[in-house]
Amino acid sequence: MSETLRAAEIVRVSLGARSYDIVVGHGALSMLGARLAPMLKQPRVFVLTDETVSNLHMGALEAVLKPVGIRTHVLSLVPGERSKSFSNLEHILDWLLSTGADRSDVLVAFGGGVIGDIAGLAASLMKRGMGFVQVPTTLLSQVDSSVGGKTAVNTPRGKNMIGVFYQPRLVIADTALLASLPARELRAGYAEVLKYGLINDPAFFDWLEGNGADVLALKPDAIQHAVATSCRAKAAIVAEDETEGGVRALLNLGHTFGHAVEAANEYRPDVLHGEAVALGMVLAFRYGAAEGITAPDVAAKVARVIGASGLPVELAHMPGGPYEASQLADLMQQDKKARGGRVPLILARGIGQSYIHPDADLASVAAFLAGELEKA
Ligand SMILES: NC(=O)c1ccc[n+]([C@@H]2O[C@H](COP(=O)([O-])OP(=O)(O)OC[C@H]3O[C@@H](n4cnc5c(N)ncnc54)[C@H](O)[C@@H]3O)[C@@H](O)[C@H]2O)c1
Ligand SMILES: O=C(O)C(=O)C[C@@H](O)[C@H](O)[C@H](O)COP(=O)(O)O
Ligand SMILES: [Zn+2]
Repeated sequence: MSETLRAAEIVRVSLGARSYDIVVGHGALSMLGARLAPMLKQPRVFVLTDETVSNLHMGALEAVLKPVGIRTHVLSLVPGERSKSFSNLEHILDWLLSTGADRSDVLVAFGGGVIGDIAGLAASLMKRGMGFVQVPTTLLSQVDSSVGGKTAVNTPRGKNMIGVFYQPRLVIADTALLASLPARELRAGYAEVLKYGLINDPAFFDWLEGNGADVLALKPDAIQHAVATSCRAKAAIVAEDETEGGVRALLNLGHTFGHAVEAANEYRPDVLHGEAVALGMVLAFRYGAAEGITAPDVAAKVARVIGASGLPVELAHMPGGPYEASQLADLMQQDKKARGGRVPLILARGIGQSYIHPDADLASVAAFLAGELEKA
């Protein structure tokens, strides 16, 4: 990894007293020590990571903290979605208590979205709130999960069902860390990048259609543009609606379908979150077409572009299947956006024209899913 910082971009998340910076750049990790030091009362941080990230990158993290005299206490979890559990939450809190962390300490999430989501929840609960900093190491976590303060653990009854909004004080997104990420994980993160184009930025979607291969090849200019543009898009929505009373629900495009698949598959690693979201976005556009909301050729184009990057676009071929339409529809009803038994779905009138459809008819969704499952 290059030690030099290459044209870092700072994206501000404007939330009044809880505002913070996202530092995006190749080598941005080198800025962590200087940014952390003023936050600390004692020269130490607590680091939650997973075993893979620890083996690959803990040396680099410690190397940037040592020169400014910051010591680390490290806890590594088993990698993967199943670690985002109640039992691990208890384990993390017990570790923080047993190592004497107090409210003035900072918990650094060093890993992907699994680590970031559970670390944020632990930080919010620890003595009713300790400091929290995100150092995301996957594409998905750099463009999405490290920003905006959604924290959670999963339960068998649904994805991210237990959590709070708790903002980090800083996000350092070092794109150099992505060099060690497996191609499948890069693609999964790329699904959430495509999401921003589909929500409200058709020019970005067009750019991704032409430059997606360069993003996935981690060409420096392309990856930086993709990460920074995604962070700016998310920061703007979060600043407008921190706790998902309205417009933030757009960030859930593809997720009501996708989360149902993840839960039905019991969070097994053969379906990654980004893969479920990729499929979910295609299903949202196709369902829109079935309901006369989305032009069929637009839905077909979305499936073609998503599929061209190697992401799944067919429920019938999804690992972990065969899925049942009624089970998926039941899981969709558990969605956190549901109010009084009504489930909003994020649908789209076109590329970059997503909107909150307030009251989806789950019987018609189940019939639509049954049709998707019958495809050869
Ligand atoms: N809070 C939010 O707003 C938000 C947004 C999107 C997704 N999420 C959540 O994020 C999670 C998915 O995040 P993810 O895709 O980052 O998964 P992840 O955290 O499981 O990481 C994916 C895999 O990549 C490995 N890895 C991480 N960094 C690496 C690196 N630099 N080099 C090599 N391997 C590396 C990990 O060990 C893991 O095996 C899901 O739980 C999802 O619900 C949350
Ligand atoms: O930040 C948000 O808001 C999002 O919806 C981002 C999603 O990509 C992310 O997967 C989020 O965790 C889903 O939220 P949930 O509330 O449906 O669990
Ligand atoms: Zn997501």
